[in-house]
Amino acid sequence: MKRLSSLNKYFWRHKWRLFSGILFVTIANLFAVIPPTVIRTVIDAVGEEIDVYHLIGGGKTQELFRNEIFGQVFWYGMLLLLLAFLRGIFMFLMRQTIIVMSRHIEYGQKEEIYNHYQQLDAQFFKSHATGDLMNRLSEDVSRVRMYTGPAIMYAVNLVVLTVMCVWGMLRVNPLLTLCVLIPMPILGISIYYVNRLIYKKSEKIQSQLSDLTTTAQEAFSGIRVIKSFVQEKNIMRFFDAHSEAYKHSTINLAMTEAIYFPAMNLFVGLSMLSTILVGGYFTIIGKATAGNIAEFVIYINLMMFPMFIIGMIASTTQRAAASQSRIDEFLKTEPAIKDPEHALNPIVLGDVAFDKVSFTYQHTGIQALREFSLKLRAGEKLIILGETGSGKSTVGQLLLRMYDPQSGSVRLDGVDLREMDLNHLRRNISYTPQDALLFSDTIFNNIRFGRDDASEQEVYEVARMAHLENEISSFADGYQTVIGERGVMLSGGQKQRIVLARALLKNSPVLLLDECLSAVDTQTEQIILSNLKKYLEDKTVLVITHRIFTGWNFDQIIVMRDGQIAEQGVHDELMQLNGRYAKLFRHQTEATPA
Ligand SMILES: Nc1ncnc2c1ncn2[C@@H]1O[C@H](COP(=O)(O)OP(=O)(O)OP(=O)(O)O)[C@@H](O)[C@H]1O
Repeated sequence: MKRLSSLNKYFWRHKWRLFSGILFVTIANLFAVIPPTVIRTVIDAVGEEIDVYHLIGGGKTQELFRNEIFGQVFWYGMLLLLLAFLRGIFMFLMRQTIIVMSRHIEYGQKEEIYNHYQQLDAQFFKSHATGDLMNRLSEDVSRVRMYTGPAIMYAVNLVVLTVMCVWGMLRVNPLLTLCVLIPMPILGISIYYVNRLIYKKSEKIQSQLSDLTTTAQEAFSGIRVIKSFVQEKNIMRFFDAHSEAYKHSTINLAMTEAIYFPAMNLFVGLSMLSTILVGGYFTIIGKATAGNIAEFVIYINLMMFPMFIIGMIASTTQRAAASQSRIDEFLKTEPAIKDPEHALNPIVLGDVAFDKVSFTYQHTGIQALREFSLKLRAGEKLIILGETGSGKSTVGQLLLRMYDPQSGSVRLDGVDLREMDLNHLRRNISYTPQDALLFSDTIFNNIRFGRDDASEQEVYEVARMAHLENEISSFADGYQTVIGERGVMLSGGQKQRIVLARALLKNSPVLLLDECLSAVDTQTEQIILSNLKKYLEDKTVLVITHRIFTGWNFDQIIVMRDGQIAEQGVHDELMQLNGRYAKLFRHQTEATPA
């Protein structure tokens, strides 16, 4: 199938596993089709010898003959046991090669997808839902694995076993073979369609179950909102509706299966019956033996299992093809932000310049910056103020090259960011994002995320600067306290300070602080700002905030409005201008004297 052709590179990579898997399937099946001939031989031989046994009519000779028959049956039995044992060994090897291959492919695919995720730009993540991205990595890859593993294994098994059984039967009696095989295609086709129906119903159930889980999950995480708005009954009704639909579908599926499995058994029984009837007739007219009937019954039995899974193979392949197309489509997405061909890696001192930068978020069409210009020399401190949505954070996003401007340029030490190595650029900027994101890990590791080769002492030092020491030591496990779902829940201000400590640890020449202390009380803020003064002396600092940091002298102050600079200067100039900054400053200092 063309849609699955992109898996060829993986099959090629694991070709030895695949080829040996096919070989093991063939050998395992060989040991499955030999027993019917052994059984035929033993039945026919014993049948003949029993006739002779009765003719002998008693005495020592008859006893010896009886022992010989028992001996024969015993050794044939041993042979059957040996064949079953050998078949088991090769079935084990077949699984160990093909299923293991599918696990390796699954791992390779996950790695490829995850790697690609990491290359993609912020725009991509904004325009795709997280659930959708997770599905590619988990559900789609699992569906493809069901094809590369079980579906391929059973398909090879089906072909090899059918060919061997039919060949085995034809060798014995072509006419009898034809008679017993006539119902097989009808059986195969009906199994295929019923299985497809079952799969469709199962798919529907799966999606209903996922709806049900999402509803429950949202209700649990939003339980405080639900309770405070007294919406329990409404949410219950909503949950009930999903639950009812799910129940209805599962009952419906149970009904289909309840009819399907007995019907299949009946069909198998009828096939056996027809084999015995037709075989019996052939035996009576001397064209077959009793052993042949037993042999054919076993062949038919052997062919039933692969027949039963024709539908499963078909639907697994179809689902895998759909999933693989989704994966391919995603892997073809080129990152909008990538390294230039000859990327520069200059030593960064910290001169930042925005030159007539205009920027519009493509997927919403919102213009966030209009001809925005700024010049900041290494070591200077800048504060960007402005009403919400005025474009402050966008300035930071462009400096980190999360997006490229549509016009104008952003430069670091005179080098256009588009010419710079992306990792090098980001390594030289310490950033605290507005939404303080922490990982479900210890406080220590969350801070050390900023620089993984930092020593313990360095971690403690940045925690001290972020005024975290006391709180951390009040936790029973101190720095080893686990944050997250099952760990300690932190306050907004504590989270922000851990994120700040992480950025300080990175120790880059440029520091970009986006609302890094908005959830911290003014007294703690003052302590942190005074702790940082020395540390930040030679660093370029851009502070994006709604609240003026009154303890610091900024080299430049910018007030933004509608993507443009509304006011710009130093404190005294802006106080004289008596505009928005002056108003904000007065309002803040009157409320909280500095
Ligand atoms: N990822 C995004 N995708 C689309 N539009 C965005 C995105 N981020 C911001 N915007 C829009 O761009 C404009 C500027 O947003 P920005 O976040 O830069 O403002 P801000 O001044 O930092 O606001 P706040 O003080 O609330 O953080 C806003 O109108 C916002 O809706």
